[in-house]
Amino acid sequence: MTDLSKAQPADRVVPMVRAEAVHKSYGPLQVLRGIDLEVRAGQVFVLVGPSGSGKSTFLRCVNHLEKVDGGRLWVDGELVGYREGRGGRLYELKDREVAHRRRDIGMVFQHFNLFPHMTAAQNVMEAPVQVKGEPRAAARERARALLERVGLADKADSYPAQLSGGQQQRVAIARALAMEPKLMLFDEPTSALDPELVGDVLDVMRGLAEEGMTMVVVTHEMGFAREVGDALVFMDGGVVVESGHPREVLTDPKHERTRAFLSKVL
Ligand SMILES: Nc1ncnc2c1ncn2[C@@H]1O[C@H](COP(=O)(O)OP(=O)(O)OP(=O)(O)O)[C@@H](O)[C@H]1O
Repeated sequence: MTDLSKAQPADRVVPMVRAEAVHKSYGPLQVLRGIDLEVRAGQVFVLVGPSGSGKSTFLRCVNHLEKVDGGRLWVDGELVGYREGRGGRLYELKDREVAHRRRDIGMVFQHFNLFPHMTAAQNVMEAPVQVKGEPRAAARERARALLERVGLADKADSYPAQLSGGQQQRVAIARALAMEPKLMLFDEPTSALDPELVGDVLDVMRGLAEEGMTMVVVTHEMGFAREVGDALVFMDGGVVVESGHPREVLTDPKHERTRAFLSKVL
């Protein structure tokens, strides 16, 4: 029998991410307290908010690094977590399904997380070889093409320690792209970079957006949000306070909390 509680509304295109009243706690700390949002395919979806508002936690739930403990979360049309009513049974994907579904999601972290003992090309080809079983020669060729795409054709044989932060972050983006993801998640990808290195990383992200990649981006780069974003959500205290087109929210915020936050970052 069909379990209607798991069904998404059938009357429109399935969104890439759909959250309905998503909750997540770490012990007594309630971090997500009812997140509702929808990311459509091809959108650049920007998440902003003060430190501790739950932005990273939400990304980690979408990427199956954390499990939601209330509400319902769908990723690419699949229900990945929900609880049946208050205090009810928790539904979650099995570990094997999680591993499979994580292949379709690329994640770029603030601190790059490259393997230090591998060259740029080896970092990029690692997952296709190890996870997908791609032949090494083909993976190496693709890694070089991806490094060229992020402007690092001449750095394929360099180790992370020989690269600037901005270059390392572009390797990290190439590495995520190597798995041919349907969705890319960026968690403050430029926050750890010297200001003069931020532009190159944002240019790569802008290129991906132009190619139609679906992206959820946690960032404090409001210029990028305004110029490239299709939708923006302001989160505070584990809830969505305000959402809309970036130009609207950034120019004419409706809520006092949004105004207070933007006055600090704009
Ligand atoms: N694994 C964890 N265990 C316990 N508490 C956690 C864990 N991860 C995050 N937290 C806490 O959850 C809250 C929200 O963290 P989160 O990283 O999601 O916020 P954020 O909005 O991304 O903040 P920032 O901009 O500083 O990264 C914080 O109070 C944080 O200390």
